[in-house]
Amino acid sequence: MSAKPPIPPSPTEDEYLKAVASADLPPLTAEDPVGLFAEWLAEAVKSEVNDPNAMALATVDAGGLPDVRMVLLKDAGPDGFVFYTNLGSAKGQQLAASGKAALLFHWKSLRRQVRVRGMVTPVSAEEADAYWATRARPAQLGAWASQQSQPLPDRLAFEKAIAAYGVKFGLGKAPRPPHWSGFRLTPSHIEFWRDRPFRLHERLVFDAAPGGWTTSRLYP
Ligand SMILES: Cc1cc2nc3c(=O)[nH]c(=O)nc-3n(C[C@H](O)[C@H](O)[C@H](O)COP(=O)(O)O)c2cc1C
Ligand SMILES: Cc1ncc(COP(=O)(O)O)c(C=O)c1O
Repeated sequence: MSAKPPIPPSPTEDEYLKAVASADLPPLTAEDPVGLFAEWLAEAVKSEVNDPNAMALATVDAGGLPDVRMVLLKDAGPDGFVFYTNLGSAKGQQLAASGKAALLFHWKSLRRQVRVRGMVTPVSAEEADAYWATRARPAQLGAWASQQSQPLPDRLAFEKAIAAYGVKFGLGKAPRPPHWSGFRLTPSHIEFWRDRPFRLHERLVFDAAPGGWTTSRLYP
């Protein structure tokens, strides 16, 4: 029999009461979700142990079954949230087919989450080239050799393929592979969530409206 996984219990009332003292914050308010996201990410950059720009990317497959995995946010602004991947991967195919996705940032050190939903479009070749050029050469060669999400018969075959691309491109720059680029999720809905004691959390929602955003609050 395998051991039971060590699931932590719900906090006790005493544990919550200790948190109440440090939870005396002004209510969460903002006019502009893009600015608030930038503020929260800046705080996460300081407090997270690694990858503060990591986010779960949710998609649906052809049968409507949800799928989810982590990716790194590489640009964010009024136009949306950008990430890069292999276009032939499971996520690449799902994004191309549905044009829809959701993102989730969870910053454990801050006890905050941000949820984003919207339509997804490919970034331009110029934008992808500019980001590609910032990646380390071994990571570039790996992207050439990786048939992401396809079965890998053996690790050695992958390493040989990476070495072969290294020889192919010599000392020059490795160009961006045709199967590697980025997507931009244009948000129609963004929710900021902040932890409060006893699970009485704050939720601030922004919905895209002509010329701006409408805001609302949700029960926790
Ligand atoms: C923190 C973290 C960041 C990641 N960032 C990316 C990324 O930016 N792009 C990417 O293609 N895969 C990234 N991955 C790997 C993906 O989670 C996933 O394993 C891979 O893209 C294949 O997903 P798919 O089969 O659903 O397409 C990351 C994984 C982790 C844990
Ligand atoms: C397979 C893969 N592609 C792309 C990325 C994006 O990050 P970077 O462009 O910094 O390598 C990651 C990050 O973990 C990754 O695992």
